[in-house]
Amino acid sequence: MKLMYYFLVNRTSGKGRSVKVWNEIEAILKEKNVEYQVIITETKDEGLAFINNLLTLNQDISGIIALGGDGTIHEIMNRLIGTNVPFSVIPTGSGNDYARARGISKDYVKEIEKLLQNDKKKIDLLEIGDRHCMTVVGIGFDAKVADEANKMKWKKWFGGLAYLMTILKVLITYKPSSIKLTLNNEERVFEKVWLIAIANHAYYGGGIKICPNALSDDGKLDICIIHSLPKWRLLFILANVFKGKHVTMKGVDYLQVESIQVDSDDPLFVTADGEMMGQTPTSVSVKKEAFHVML
Ligand SMILES: Nc1ncnc2c1ncn2[C@@H]1O[C@H](COP(=O)(O)OP(=O)(O)OP(=O)(O)O)[C@@H](O)[C@H]1O
Repeated sequence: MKLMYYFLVNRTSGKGRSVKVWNEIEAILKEKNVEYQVIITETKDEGLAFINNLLTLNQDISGIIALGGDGTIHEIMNRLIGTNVPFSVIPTGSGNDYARARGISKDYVKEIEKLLQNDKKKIDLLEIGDRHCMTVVGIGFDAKVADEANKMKWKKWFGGLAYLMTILKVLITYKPSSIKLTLNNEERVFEKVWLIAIANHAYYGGGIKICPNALSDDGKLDICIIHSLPKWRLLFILANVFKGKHVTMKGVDYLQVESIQVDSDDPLFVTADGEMMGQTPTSVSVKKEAFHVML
């Protein structure tokens, strides 16, 4: 069968880097006589329309490859779930946590070589309401930080550092809350909870290794709960979280389950793949081998 690749380039991700990278990739594809089509999008609706069209035409699709960040991937994945179309990304966003966890580098020459070998596998996803998430669902302090960081005009210019600066800003006013978790079928109450991260891959927030043991092919959700700590100790934990060294520290619970329901007295922000999903109550479960990815 002839291979045919479809590239979706999000012009808005990573300070416009995606279009520059695309130009280089296009030259490589031409040199190698690879069959491809490309769309450069300004909005997520344009991207979705492109994919809808491909799926309706029932094309032979060897792979859809995004040039963008986690927000772009989130949209494409939510459209491709339920199909057997393989997906991959050349990371050109500001956070790129999905690519980081899957070992996809910014060396696009090397990554294109790998993609053209056409190896695939199925991975798990997180199911949250009627959406799906590839990386991490964040609830509480971290979601508030993501919300603030997304509003910041300067986010794109600081990359991962934008989250760090926003963390300090949110820390000044944020109040931890009491939360009831239903873990599989077991109820547990946690007091003074700062955040709950529910992970399919290890990273969020531009390189924060919140759930270092998360694997997207183990049929499990990895859950990190940070609670019952004064602010200064939270800062200490956050200083260790980039290397994933926080999990054994006091005030951190790390669990693995298949499903979780989160109820809180006050509504808390919820994000998935860094995109705002709404507020608690919320439930998340693992959807095993639900998504086809290129290796
Ligand atoms: N196909 C698309 N074209 C244009 N914009 C899109 C598309 N898909 C999603 N978006 C929106 O573009 C925004 C930015 O994209 P994305 O998140 O990929 O880049 P980023 O913010 O630079 O990277 P990251 O999320 O890794 O930090 C997202 O909030 C998303 O909603």
